[in-house]
Formats: sequence, structure tokens, C-alpha cells
Amino acid sequence: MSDRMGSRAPAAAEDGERSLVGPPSGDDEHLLGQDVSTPYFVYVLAFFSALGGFLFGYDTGVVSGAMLLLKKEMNLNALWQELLVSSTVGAAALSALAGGSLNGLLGRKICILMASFIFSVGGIILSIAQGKVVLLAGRIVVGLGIGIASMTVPVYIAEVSPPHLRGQLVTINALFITGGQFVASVVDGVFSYLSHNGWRYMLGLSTVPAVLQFIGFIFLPESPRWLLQKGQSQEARCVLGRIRGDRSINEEYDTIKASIEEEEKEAGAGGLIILRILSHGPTRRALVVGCGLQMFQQLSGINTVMYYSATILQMAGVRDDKQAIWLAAATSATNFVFTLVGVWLVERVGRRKLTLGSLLGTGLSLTLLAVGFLLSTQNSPPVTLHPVDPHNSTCRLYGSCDLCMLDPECGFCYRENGTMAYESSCIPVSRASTDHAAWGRCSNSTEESDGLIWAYNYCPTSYSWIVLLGLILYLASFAPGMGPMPWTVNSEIYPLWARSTGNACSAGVNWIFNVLVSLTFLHVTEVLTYYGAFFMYTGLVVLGLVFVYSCLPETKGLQLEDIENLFTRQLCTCGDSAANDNRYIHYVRRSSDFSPAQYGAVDSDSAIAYITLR
Ligand SMILES: O[C@H]1[C@H](O)[C@@H](O)[C@H](O)[C@@H](O)[C@H]1O
Repeated sequence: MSDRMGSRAPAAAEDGERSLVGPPSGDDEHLLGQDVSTPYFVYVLAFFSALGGFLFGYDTGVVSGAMLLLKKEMNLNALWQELLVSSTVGAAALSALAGGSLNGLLGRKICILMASFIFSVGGIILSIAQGKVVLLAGRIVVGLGIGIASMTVPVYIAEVSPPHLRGQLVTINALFITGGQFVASVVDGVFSYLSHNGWRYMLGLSTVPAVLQFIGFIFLPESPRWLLQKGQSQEARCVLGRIRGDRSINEEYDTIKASIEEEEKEAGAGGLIILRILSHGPTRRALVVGCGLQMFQQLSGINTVMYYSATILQMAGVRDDKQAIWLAAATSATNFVFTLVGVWLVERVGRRKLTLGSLLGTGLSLTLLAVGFLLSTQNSPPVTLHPVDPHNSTCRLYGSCDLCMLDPECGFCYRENGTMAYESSCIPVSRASTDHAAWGRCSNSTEESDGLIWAYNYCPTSYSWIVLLGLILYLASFAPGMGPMPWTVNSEIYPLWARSTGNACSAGVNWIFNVLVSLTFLHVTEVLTYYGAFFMYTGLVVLGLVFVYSCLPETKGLQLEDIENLFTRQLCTCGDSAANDNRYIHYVRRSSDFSPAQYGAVDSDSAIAYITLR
């Protein structure tokens, strides 16, 4: 295998390839702009592939709003609600893992076509479902599509992108994920007014982008890297020519080809790819970094914060359900807008700094959220009224709103004077709807005119502004880095032979931790209380920071074929390559009269290779 980054360069140089390492100066930028201008076809490819990310975001996001209507119309109990939400994520975990072999075997294009076909079928099943079993089947089908798309799309985009734009284009996929979540929350808002069958539109609308992607991909090419790996060199050259426009493709083609030959020599007799990954140092380390990043993304608690946003907003004084739905849309809009910042920053500051900065901000804002919850708990309104409980429920045992809220069976019924709660009691929630109590003053939802408030899931507090600020800061910190970077980095760190399997494993880890964190959240809050849970996420983020600081190398600007070299040293010394952060690499035009002796010389006229290390 080629050795560290710098030493591949002479080989490339013998090819006449020109490399620039070092921050682009004014002249360099001019050169860069001139020689690596990107044909718009790459953007078309990125757009159609990223529709897979959009569907991932839409289908995971839309279900919360749909559930509000579904549980009433189909009379769903808690188990069925949980099944409908987590079946999709569980199916996504399985299909992401299986997607590795499919990708290697059938190629990226067929896998994306398969995913969009599955999305379309799932959307149709969901929109015509007559009962909960069919709904469950539809949600599982959609999950199968999400899993395949989540691991294939970043790989495809990374493989068709030129090195200087790769980070940005792969991050666009993550932008489409949060975009899908945002659109889903708006669609939820719009159709929440249609109490009969509104959920059919919410769940079924995903068919539109799925069909669009399917049709688009019939005409779009396979990844040239996969084609070359399968020995289809003519076609690979032709595709590379199409996506690179009028730029010379010879050196890129040769580098990919040489790298595949080298890999094949090393791979020897073959065998199970996952075993080969684990027994080969650099790929094993890359896999640990990739899976670790995906695990810490989920352990940072993004999906509980998103899920919890409605409650946080209710604490902040938003009492109306419809208003809460729209404000939840504002939350996903914030997530989306700050992912845009990530797209803008990824090629400027690089993956490593962006991830580190994002984790630091995420940890600080989680601490703020925890402090906000702690203050709210310490000042939680006491239970002052104890009406006779006809069913002797556990709710009568709680002395404050906070304790009452930790029991999913109970809610808080009170009157308000400014921010002060009075005449408050802890009462069982109605089995039919969490909108009112099972009996007593708050059992009739029209009683609000009496000044009575029924709080389920939140407590009135005057510290809600801290929690709200924590929420906004959390999204602003998480979305540019920890949201997209795990996907982006995973699409780049594996050599071609290990790329499908590596991405399948890391995407599988993402989905497994997604299920784990969301399923355990309520239990965690019951044991640790809300502030304890958020302090726990802060602790996990600190671990993530140590991991990323020690293990994540910078991959910005490197050719995919060179990235494996960053993992040649022992695990978690690869973060040392941070020393390379100030180097900028780009490959420009080759020259036939290149001589290796000219390395180190800056010659902008004759377009000959040079390297400058700062
Ligand atoms: O990168 C995405 C994104 O940040 C989403 O908002 C989140 O819901 C997903 O779990 C994550 O993988």
C-alpha cells in the first residue's frame, strides 16, 4: 500500500500530475479556479443522489405529526405508536448493514435506484393503508429504503466529486436530510388541520421525490470508481470524461486504476471483506474512526433534542398544540439552516476543526440545557390540591410537578397567576388522549376558559428561557459539524475495496444508536430526571471530543486514493495529522516535461507539479 500522503505525490508526479500543497495564495486561487472548474453535471448528480438524503430526513421526520392524527383515527396504543416509529429505524439499521454487499455487487447506481423504488412503494402502501398492520408494513418498507440510501448516497457523491469539492457535495446530502426533516415538519403543520386522512398525505407525499429520483437515476451514470473495480475500464473512462467535462481525466483515471491494482495485489486471495478490513491495520483504524463518529453523533442526543423540542417549547409557554407543531417546524428549520453553514465551512476549515468546534459547542449547550432543567426542577411548583383519586393511581403520590411529569401516566392540572402555578394537582392522563385528564377539573378540554391548564410532559417554569437558549445553541452547534461530518468523513476514509462495507457498518452503527438513544430516553429521564439525562449526554459529548481530537485526521483536499495513508499509524495518533491542517492539496493539469527534481519549486506558468509544506 502506498505510504503516507506526501510520498504518493512523486508517483503522481511521474505521471506528470501537478500537486499543490499549501494554502492557496492569490495566484493559487487563480490557478485553482482556472484548472479545476467543475462542470455542472457533477451538481446534477449530487442533487439527484441527495434526494435519497431528503427522503431519509422526510420519512424519519414526518411520523411525529402523522402519529398525532393516526393515534386518534386508528385508536393506537403506546405500543403501536412506538412500533410505527421505531420499526422504520430498525429496518434502516438492517438494510444499511446489508447495503454493503449490495453496493459491492450491484453498484451504487442500482442501489440508489433500488432505494428510490422501495421509497415509492413504501409511500404508496402508507397512503392507502386501511389498518395498522399495513401501516407497519409500509413503515418497514420505507425503513429498508432509508438504510440503503443512507449508506450509498454519500459514497456515490464522494466517488464522482473532484477532491476540492467532495466535502461540500457530500455535505449537501446531509443538508438534504435536515431539509427533508424541515419539509416534513411543515407538511405535518399543514395537514394537521385535516383531522380525517391528513396522515395519508403526510406519509404518502414522499412518493413524489422518490419517483423523481428513480426517473433521474435511470439516466445518470454509475460511479467510475466502481466500474473500474469491476474491470469495465472503457465505460469508467467514458463516465469520468462526462463528469469532469473538458478537463483532462488521464491522471485521475490512472491514479484510480493504479490504486485498484495495488489494492488487489494486497488483498490476495480475497475472503470476507469485513474480515479483510479488520485484519488490515489502516482500514481497521478507519472503521473504528467511522463507526465512532456515527456512534458519537447519536450519543450527542440530536434525536432526543429534536423529539423533545415540542416539550421544551411548551415549557417556554407555548401551550397550544397547533402552535407547538409550527414551532417544532422552526426547530427543524434551525437544524437545516445551520447545516448550510456546515456546507459553507467544510472546505474552508476542514472536517476535523469543524467536528471539534461543533462538539465543543454541542457540549456547552447541552450543559446549558441541563442547567435550565435543573433550575426548573429545583423550583418546580408543588402539588397543593389532593382530590380523592377514584382509582388510587400512583399520581396522587407525587409532591411536585416535576415528579408528577416523570410518570408517563400522570399530568399536572393547575391555574396560573403570572408565572406562578396554584391550585395544582397531579392527575392520571386520559387513556383516549393526552390532551386531558382521566377525570376531575382538567378532564374536559373546554375548561380552559376557567383558567385551568392541563400540562402533560412539561412543567410551568420561569427558567424556560435558559432551556430555549440551550436548544437554539445546541442546534446551531450540532448542525454544521456533528450532523453532517460523520456521513462526509465515512464516505472518504475507506479504500475502494472496503468502501461499501465500511459505510454499511458505520451507517448501521448510526441507526442502531439512533434506536437505542430514542428508545431509552424516557427510561433515562425516569431514572436520572431531565437534567440528569442532559448532563449524561454532556458527558458522552466530552468522550466524543477526546475521541475526535485523538483519532480524526483531516481529509480535506486529498484524493480519495490517498486518504488511507492517514491511517497507517497506530489508532488515535492519526489526529496528529492536524499538523497538516494548514496544507491545501489540489491536483491540476499534468505536464509531460515533469521532472521530480522540480518538487518544491513554485512554477505557476508551466503547470508542473510542486509541493510546499508549511
Ligand atoms: O445527520 C443526521 C441529521 O443530523 C439529522 O438531523 C438526524 O436526525 C440524524 O439522525 C443524523 O444522522
